[in-house]
Amino acid sequence: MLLSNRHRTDSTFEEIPIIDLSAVSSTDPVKRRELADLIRDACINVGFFYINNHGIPNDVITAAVEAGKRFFTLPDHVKMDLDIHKTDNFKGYTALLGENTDPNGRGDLHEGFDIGWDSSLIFDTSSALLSDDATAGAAMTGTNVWPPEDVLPGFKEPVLAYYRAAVDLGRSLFPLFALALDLEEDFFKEKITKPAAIMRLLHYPPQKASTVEKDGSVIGIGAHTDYECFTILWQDSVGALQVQNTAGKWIDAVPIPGTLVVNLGDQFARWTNDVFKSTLHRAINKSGVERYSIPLFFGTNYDVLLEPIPSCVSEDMPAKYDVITAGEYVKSRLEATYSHSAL
Ligand SMILES: O=C(O)CCC(=O)C(=O)O
Ligand SMILES: [Fe+2]
Repeated sequence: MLLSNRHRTDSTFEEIPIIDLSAVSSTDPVKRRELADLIRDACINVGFFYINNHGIPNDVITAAVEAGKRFFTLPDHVKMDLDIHKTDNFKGYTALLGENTDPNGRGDLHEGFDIGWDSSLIFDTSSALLSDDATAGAAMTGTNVWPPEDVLPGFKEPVLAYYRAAVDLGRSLFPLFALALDLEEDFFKEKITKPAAIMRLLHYPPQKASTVEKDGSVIGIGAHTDYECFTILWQDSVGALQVQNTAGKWIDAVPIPGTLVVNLGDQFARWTNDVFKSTLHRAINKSGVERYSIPLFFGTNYDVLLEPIPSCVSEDMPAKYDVITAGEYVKSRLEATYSHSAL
């Protein structure tokens, strides 16, 4: 029987499950299966879950967040020197309203700073990111841009330390996603040797609830699905993220201390013929204070074909999507998002 038919619940979700990730590195097959089962249910029914005991040390997170906050206080002209439109690989700064994630919106009320896999970085061999051959045919890889060290000292190191930790965490989730799909644990191994992994430092200024009610076309980030396999999101304690359930109701992804949020993106939806949900979400900061978050979008190698997995297609549920490479898919989505503010 199809995976989705075995595990889909009858009613839509009202809350987002919390999954304890303590067993992520366990070699005990029973524990791995149990964890994969929890992940599978969340992927099929919600598309979002919190993870706790994820293994990224608090001080690594805090240092990256503090670095991000300092970045956003830089004068506009310094930030605009790093404008994302000046690079051809989606790296650097996005100003307020520079992005329009929801095509029905008029621009997103956040500013951001994007980094990714940089061939000049020396990653140790335990990391997914090796230093050589990183740019082969991939629009999302290539050199990162950084603010000058004398303008913002001590910025790059903590940001990269969190990046590496989050990439390693993401890499450790793939075998569990494979198990969840009734595949061999190493199904994704060769497909994530040179992953697209863009990380964003995001800053959402507050906006008045009354303004949003009058005109919802400018919010923190417009309703969208993510483009890659999955996203690992750190969010502060302010709260703004909302997730749409299948009844169309927006459910708050309330910040839970010590957790990260994982949500699936379109690469997994395409691969699984929508058995794994790439769920619509948005952020509106009505708190009255500044909000910060850090998503890391984990995709596969550029050339991997997003072909439907056998357990997810049948005569009743034929393949919905044209087969396309993971890289081409993400690139086309990024181009559309940023064309809104092309120079
Ligand atoms: O900031 C958040 O909570 C969500 C960000 C997000 O959805 C994204 O960058 O794709
Ligand atoms: Fe998103």
